[in-house]
Amino acid sequence: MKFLVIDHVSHTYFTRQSAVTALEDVSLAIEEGEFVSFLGPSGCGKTTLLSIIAALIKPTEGTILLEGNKIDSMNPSVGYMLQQDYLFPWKTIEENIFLGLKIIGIDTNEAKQKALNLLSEIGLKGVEKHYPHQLSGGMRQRAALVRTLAVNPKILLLDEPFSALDYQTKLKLEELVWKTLKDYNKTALLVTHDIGEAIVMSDRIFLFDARPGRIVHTFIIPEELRSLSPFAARQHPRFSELFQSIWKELDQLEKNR
Ligand SMILES: Nc1ncnc2c1ncn2[C@@H]1O[C@H](COP(=O)(O)OP(=O)(O)OP(=O)(O)O)[C@@H](O)[C@H]1O
Repeated sequence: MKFLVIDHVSHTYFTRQSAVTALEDVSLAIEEGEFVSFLGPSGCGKTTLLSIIAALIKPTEGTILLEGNKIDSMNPSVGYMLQQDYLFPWKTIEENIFLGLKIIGIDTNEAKQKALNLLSEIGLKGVEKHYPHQLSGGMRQRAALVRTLAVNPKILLLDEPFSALDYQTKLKLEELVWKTLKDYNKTALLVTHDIGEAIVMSDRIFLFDARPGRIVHTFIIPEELRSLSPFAARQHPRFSELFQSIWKELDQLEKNR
């Protein structure tokens, strides 16, 4: 059985004036532990698809199955991490993280200790009692990652989580997130505009076209890149080959609009 199945999903937004088909007949299946990315021109429905998987919106057509069960309401099995960290500014880092545990009713001492251990593993030991404004953007995103992972989701949805960071912090965080998700064998879906990031983080990349949003190509990342950490993968000759072919296809999609 496939871990996550997106089965003939279409979505149309109806407004007073118009109807916008954001997604048309999108189907794909993801294995447990796989890391996939969604790339495509602006408006191709990437965020809409993540919102459907998170059950924030209901698709006009189609279904999402996680381990064979239909996802149709918000569910702690699905963790969501966004461009902004959405930490509560009036709560400390550990209070923010524990709140997530409390909401789903698993704020046991054991779960709290695990979360604190994870915070320390990703280099945030000592900031437990700090408030978000006392941390850098990269540190806040790391805290947001811990909050997302603390509830032990089966799948993580990452919607441009590094795009608001400076380049160096972004590269470091890619490395850290990649390693943490591998260590915890988490399944992840990443939405990004960054071709390089998609190549070095993923096992597969789904390229979308817009109006309506649909998958036009699936790139399977070669094993020699997948076995390397993101930073090392960027130095590999296959990286630039793949970058160029994806770049050309994306450029063509933009020109055809
Ligand atoms: N709430 C909404 N009401 C009406 N139309 C919407 C709504 N949300 C998104 N859309 C439209 O649906 C289409 C897909 O939007 P979506 O945000 O999913 O694309 P995206 O690929 O994530 O875009 P970007 O890369 O710019 O973030 C766009 O044409 C957008 O204008």
